[in-house]
Amino acid sequence: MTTEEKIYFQDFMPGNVCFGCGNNNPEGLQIKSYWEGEEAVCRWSSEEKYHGWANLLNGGILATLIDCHCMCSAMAYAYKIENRSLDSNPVYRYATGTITVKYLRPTPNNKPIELRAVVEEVKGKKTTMKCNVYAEGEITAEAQVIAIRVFDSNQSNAGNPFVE
Ligand SMILES: CCCCCCCCCC(=O)SCCNC(=O)CCNC(=O)[C@H](O)C(C)(C)COP(=O)(O)OP(=O)(O)OC[C@H]1O[C@@H](n2cnc3c(N)ncnc32)[C@H](O)[C@@H]1OP(=O)(O)O
Repeated sequence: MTTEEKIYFQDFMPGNVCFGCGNNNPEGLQIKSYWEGEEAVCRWSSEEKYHGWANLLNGGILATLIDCHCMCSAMAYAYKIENRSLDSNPVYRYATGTITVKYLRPTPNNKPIELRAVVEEVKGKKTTMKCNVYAEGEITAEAQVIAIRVFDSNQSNAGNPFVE
C-alpha cells in the first residue's frame, strides 16, 4: 500500500489568524482540509471545552468547522480548476456569504468527526458548496455554503484580509 502525503489547504494561507482555520491562531480550532478525489475532507477531534450538552458538540462550533472548511476548500478549488498549485499566484481568499446548517442528529463531542465538502457551482466570484458532517460513518449535519472571493492578488485595489 502506498502512503500519499496530504496537502493541507491551510498550510498555504500564511498569516491566517482565523479562529477556525488559522495556522496562526494557537487558541483556534486549527482545522486541516485536503482533497480526496472531488471531495474536500476535514477530520477533526474536539475537546471537552467545545461541548454543548455533555459529550455533544456545540452547534456553533460545528458551524464554524463547516464554514472554515468550506472557505478553504473554495480557495483550493479555485486553484485546482486553474490547474495550479496552492503556493502559486494569484492569491485568492474567500469569506462566507451565506451558511445554512441542517442539524440532523446530535454530533458527538468525544469522537472524531469528518466533514466532506463538494463544490456545486462556481459563478464569477461566488462558489456554492455542500458539506456533510459524519460521526462514526453516520451523517449528523448537512450544510449549504456560499463562499465569495474577497481577495485576488491580481487586483491592485484589493487588501489581503489575512495579512496585517
Ligand atoms: C477584502 C475584505 C474582506 C472582508 C471579509 C472578511 C471576512 C473575514 C473572514 C470571515 O470571518 S468570513 C465569515 C463572516 N463573513 C463576513 O464577514 C462577510 C461579510 N460580507 C461581505 O464582506 C460581503 O457582503 C461579501 C464579500 C460576502 C459580498 O460582497 P460583494 O460586494 O463581494 O458581493 P457582490 O455584491 O459583488 O456580489 C457578488 C455575487 O455574490 C452574491 N452574494 C453577495 N453577497 C452574498 C451573500 N452574503 N450570500 C450569498 N451570495 C452573496 C451576489 O448575489 C452576487 O452573485 P451573482 O454574481 O450571482 O449576482
